[in-house]
Amino acid sequence: MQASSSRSAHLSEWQKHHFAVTSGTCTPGQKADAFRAQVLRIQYAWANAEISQVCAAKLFKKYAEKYSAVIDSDNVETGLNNYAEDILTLARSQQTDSDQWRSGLSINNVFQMRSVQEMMEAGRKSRDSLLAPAAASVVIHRETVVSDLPKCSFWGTSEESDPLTNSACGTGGNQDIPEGSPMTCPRNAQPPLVANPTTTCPVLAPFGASGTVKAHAKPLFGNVRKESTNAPKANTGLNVFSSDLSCFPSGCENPRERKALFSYSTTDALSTPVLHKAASKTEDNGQREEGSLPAFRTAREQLWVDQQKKAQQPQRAPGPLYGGVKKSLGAGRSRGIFGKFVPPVPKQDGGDEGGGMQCKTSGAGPAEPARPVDERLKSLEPKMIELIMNEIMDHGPPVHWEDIAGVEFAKATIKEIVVWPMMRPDIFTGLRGPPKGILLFGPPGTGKTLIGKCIASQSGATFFSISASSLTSKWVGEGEKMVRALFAVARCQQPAVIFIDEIDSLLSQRGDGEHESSRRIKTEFLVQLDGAATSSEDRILVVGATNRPQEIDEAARRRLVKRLYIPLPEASARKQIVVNLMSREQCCLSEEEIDLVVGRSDGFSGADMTQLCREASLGPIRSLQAADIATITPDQVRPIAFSDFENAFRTVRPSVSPEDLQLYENWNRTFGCGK
Ligand SMILES: Nc1ncnc2c1ncn2[C@@H]1O[C@H](COP(=O)(O)OP(=O)(O)OP(=O)(O)O)[C@@H](O)[C@H]1O
Ligand SMILES: [Mg+2]
Repeated sequence: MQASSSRSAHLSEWQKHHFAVTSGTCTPGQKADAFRAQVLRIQYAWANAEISQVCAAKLFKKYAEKYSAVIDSDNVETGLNNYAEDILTLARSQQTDSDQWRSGLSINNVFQMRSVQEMMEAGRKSRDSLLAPAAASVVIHRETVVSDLPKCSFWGTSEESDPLTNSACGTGGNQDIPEGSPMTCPRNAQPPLVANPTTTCPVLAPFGASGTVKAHAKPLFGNVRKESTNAPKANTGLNVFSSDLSCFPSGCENPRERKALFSYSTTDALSTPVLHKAASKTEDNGQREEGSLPAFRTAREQLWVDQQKKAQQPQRAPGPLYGGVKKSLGAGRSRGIFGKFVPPVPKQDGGDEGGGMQCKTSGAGPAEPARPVDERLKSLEPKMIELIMNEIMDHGPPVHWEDIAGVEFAKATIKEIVVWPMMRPDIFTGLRGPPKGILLFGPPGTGKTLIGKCIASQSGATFFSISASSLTSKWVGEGEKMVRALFAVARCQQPAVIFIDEIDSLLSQRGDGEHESSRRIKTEFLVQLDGAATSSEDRILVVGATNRPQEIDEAARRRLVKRLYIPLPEASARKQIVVNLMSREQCCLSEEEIDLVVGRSDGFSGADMTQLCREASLGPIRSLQAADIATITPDQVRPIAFSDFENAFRTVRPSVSPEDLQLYENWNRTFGCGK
């Protein structure tokens, strides 16, 4: 009986309003108010489990559209010409274009309306009668099926458990909303003030949620705020009414947009499973988790949210970290100045003592979080550090000592200076401490850079390879800072080897014509080299390579204490190069023929020998008919013969002149450290 009295209160209220609106006697303002009131009632009814979600969605859509049509229409007879710009305008119930019209409806006065009071009273009675005495907390049954239109399920249960479904909505449970009928399935009202957010009570699980929840209701549409913030709890008691704007998605700037939004938010949003979660996901203190809210967002809002999320995401993973350990600036293959960022801090969990790393492996996973920047690097520009860390020397096959033909003395010395001290720093102390600077000098193409690569592969130290010319030309005006940054990063990555190819262009003699910036770079370099040399803890080795040693400034020369001559390869070295290279090809050279080749190549550099072998290897191809090249298989190409070398000698000549050679010999005698 009480349920039916509640229903009748609803029905009479809805019908009265429907009549008032459709009677034609209402002003546009009254109509807008009436529709607005309907929207609020729908929310109220849904939130109190009086109507099913589908029913609520349908009704909400209908009345929201009607409301929009009235306030947006520019027909003075029927509309208010009130194109609301955004949700705030609606919330304030103000016109955008004109301040003439202001809705008299607010949450407060809706509840103060006598008819609403009656409904609430009826609902309270009905509710009291339906609640079992012990039902302070009940498990809500899962709604079986959310069927199409308006299924008037009550308490969110299946129809069998719905005490009113059959009587109110017909036995079928599904019933179309007749056009013009304001509310098909009114349910007994629940007074909003009864709700106590902290009291668990049986609630509607309109989306099929199962469980005990403490929040009575949630906004049907639109944004949801945390209850604790600005929600006028005292007025309403239900967060569904915490804001009278919650029923309207924001950002609707014209009726068409509104319609689209409403149609989305009512049909799709209501049926989305996300809402199911959100309906039951309420924190113990009655506040909703923001992340669980199914709030509607405009595209602009969504974009903003996405951007915020992106900004919070951890930065993209650095590339190989502390691994590979070969880093070059300019000398190696460039990977672009803004390539992978590798934080310049030593690995904390491995490696050796003192922050250095004896053998650094590519240990960092792609999702490794940013590491704290070393104190010593804080004064440096991050861009510079990034550059230094990212320009990694080529990942080509490692170079072994055996790959370098000849230069036995230089190799032995380098092993002594670089490799062993790295292996046994405890033995190489005091006077035995390794020098901090080495200069490899000699004619072009004799393997100086090759030795640098070999040090990189074999020493196990962090290897920075920088072309001096890139310091002076590539980073104009920045070279000085770059030198400072390079040494700072190397200090953080000890033991480290800084290989500076073409060091003459960095440390050339100071002269009148010298550019100011190169002078500053050189000065900075010398300062850094001094620092590395004087600090006994620093395990930084600078290896310079040049084919113009005579141009090196005397101050720099002094600091590069070990000056090793890399001469033209001797006969045995030349033979080794030929044998090495020919062993990878099909070749039919006899021992004698190889010796003949070696004999005839006196004065050739290692690079010249390589070029000679390349030329000779093309001999068998050149002997083919042009037509055969398209069809011949690799096995059918004849082996490289002595005649091919003879032909190659006609085009490949030594690149180093005897006069130049004499200069190197002289310089070596004067400044070199060889025997
Ligand atoms: N001692 C050597 N053993 C084997 N190959 C060598 C040797 N010297 C030079 N080469 C060959 O010559 C090529 C060029 O050598 P590299 O670049 O090391 O010369 P460089 O001394 O650095 O010359 P530059 O002074 O012009 O820079 C190497 O890639 C290698 O193929
Ligand atoms: Mg070189």
